[in-house]
Amino acid sequence: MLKQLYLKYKWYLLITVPMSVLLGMTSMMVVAIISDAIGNGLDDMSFGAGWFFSVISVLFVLGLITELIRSSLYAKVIFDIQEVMVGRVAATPLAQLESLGLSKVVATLSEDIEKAVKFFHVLPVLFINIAIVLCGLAFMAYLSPGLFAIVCVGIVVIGVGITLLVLSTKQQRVELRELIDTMMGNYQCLVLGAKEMALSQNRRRAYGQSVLQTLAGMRARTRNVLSVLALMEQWAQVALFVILGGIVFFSAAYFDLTTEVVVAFVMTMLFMLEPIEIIIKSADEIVEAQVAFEKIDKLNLKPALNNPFDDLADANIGNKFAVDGISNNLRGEQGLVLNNVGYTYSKKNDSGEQTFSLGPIDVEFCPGQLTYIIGGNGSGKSTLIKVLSGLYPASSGNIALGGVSVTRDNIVAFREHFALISADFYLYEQVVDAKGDPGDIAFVQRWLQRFGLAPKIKVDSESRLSQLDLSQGQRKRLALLHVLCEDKPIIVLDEWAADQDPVFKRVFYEQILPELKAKGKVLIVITHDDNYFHHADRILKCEEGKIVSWENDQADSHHGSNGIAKNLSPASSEAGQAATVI
Ligand SMILES: Nc1ncnc2c1ncn2[C@@H]1O[C@H](COP(=O)(O)OP(=O)(O)OP(=O)(O)O)[C@@H](O)[C@H]1O
Repeated sequence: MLKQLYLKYKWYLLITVPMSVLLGMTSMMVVAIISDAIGNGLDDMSFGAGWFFSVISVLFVLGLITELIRSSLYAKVIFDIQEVMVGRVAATPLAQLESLGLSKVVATLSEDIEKAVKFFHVLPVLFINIAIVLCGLAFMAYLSPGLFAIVCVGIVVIGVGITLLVLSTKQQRVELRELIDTMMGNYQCLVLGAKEMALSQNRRRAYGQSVLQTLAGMRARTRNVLSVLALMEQWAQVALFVILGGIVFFSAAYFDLTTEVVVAFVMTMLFMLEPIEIIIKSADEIVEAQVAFEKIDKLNLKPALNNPFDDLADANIGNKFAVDGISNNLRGEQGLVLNNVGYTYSKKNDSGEQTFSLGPIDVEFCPGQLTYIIGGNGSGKSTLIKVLSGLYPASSGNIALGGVSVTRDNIVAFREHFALISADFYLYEQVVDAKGDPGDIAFVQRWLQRFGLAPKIKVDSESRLSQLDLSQGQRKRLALLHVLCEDKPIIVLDEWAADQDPVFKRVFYEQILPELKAKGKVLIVITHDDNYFHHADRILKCEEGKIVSWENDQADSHHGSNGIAKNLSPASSEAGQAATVI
């Protein structure tokens, strides 16, 4: 990213180099004129006054131009870097984001970006002040090459000392940065775990201990870094005064210099004190920015696409799935086919083994078919639906839709065919239709009515819902409203009905799902509601990441021909429904 930003703004940075040299030279001219005027006697104060004020004016103009370039660069970079980072997070696969965790991503988006941007703010300042110091040294070389050589040695020693001290803080900064991630996790826990903590003082104490431990670690490292910086600043300052004292008290004895030359040396040295101090501070900020850039790199986010917020607009992404026409049903007879599909989480346990593997899975989902996926906790149901919908890229096998195989090039268009309500769904305020336009208000109101939410929630002219602070069951109804309005051909619901009351559960299984089925949707529903199993056309059971045969007394006579899934014919489904009603 640093390279990308550098290439984009290299002219801004490069122009500050000649500007810095000009500024440095002009500043030195001011010192030279003053020391010359003093050397020529203070009786005639008019000496060089014209020159002095002309040079000051040039200094003002140059300084202003440089500052304007610097602030303009900073204003551009600070927002560009955020755009790049948001684009990179958006381009990073879901599985990678999940394994990084929210706290790490948020810490990088807030903490690292701010520090990384400083690099571009500090770099021009560093150039300018290095230029001033170099011009000061050049002026010293002109005044007395011998004394200049000694001052140079002193400044090199100071420079090496500063560099070593500043670099010695890097490890502490890296550790501090890791603790910031932990602290972000603590903040997350503070808000999301507020209920549990309010009900348990033990939990609250344990949380407090963990926070205090993290803060103690942060405090210790911050103190160490600041101590080294204080040592560095003090040492540099004293070393500079030692050089200054050496010039004043010993130079005349060893170098046969006139008072004017010594005065000019001292003035130049005094003039260089502030730039040197700024260089020291910049070195500190550059190391901090380096740690931030390294942390950003460590997340290994994918490079942002050309159009980070519209993957389909990216020229590299083939559009074999005709996304424009997906609004209602899948074309042709072939549905969603999984052939020998497998997926393995990259996370490993303590003994170095993979935590969970799905597959191989062979199954087909057809338009107008209602499939239930059942299975115990941790059996792989949610993983399966993430793989079949393209959210996790299959590690092996082939997925095809309407006869077209899913590849890296067309996976974005493939995913557009799915509407999913997962266990940890995010509820958006605006309801949109198949084209991404605000949903039809009459449609939204009709469904709010049907979901029993009409009195509570209003819809504005842009189809925005007036409130989302609702019970979990009500929020899920709103999520379903989004899915219905989007009108995608494949609908995947992960234990949607688990939070619904018995009355609405019945509405869902006996009215809404059949309506969607009649519209020709591919319906994939994860459920544990065995009271409604007879409504399914087919039931797939997950066990340890595989689809296994499903046995149930109630429907033993309906075994699927492949022995894997049970296919319930419409007739048997109706019979089952009747039995449930009775
Ligand atoms: N983000 C993840 N990283 C690594 N492993 C994971 C991750 N999510 C799930 N797993 C592993 O995959 C297994 C299956 O999880 P999955 O969520 O698919 O189960 P499930 O059948 O949906 O369970 P439940 O009924 O409890 O929702 C888990 O036992 C876990 O070991």
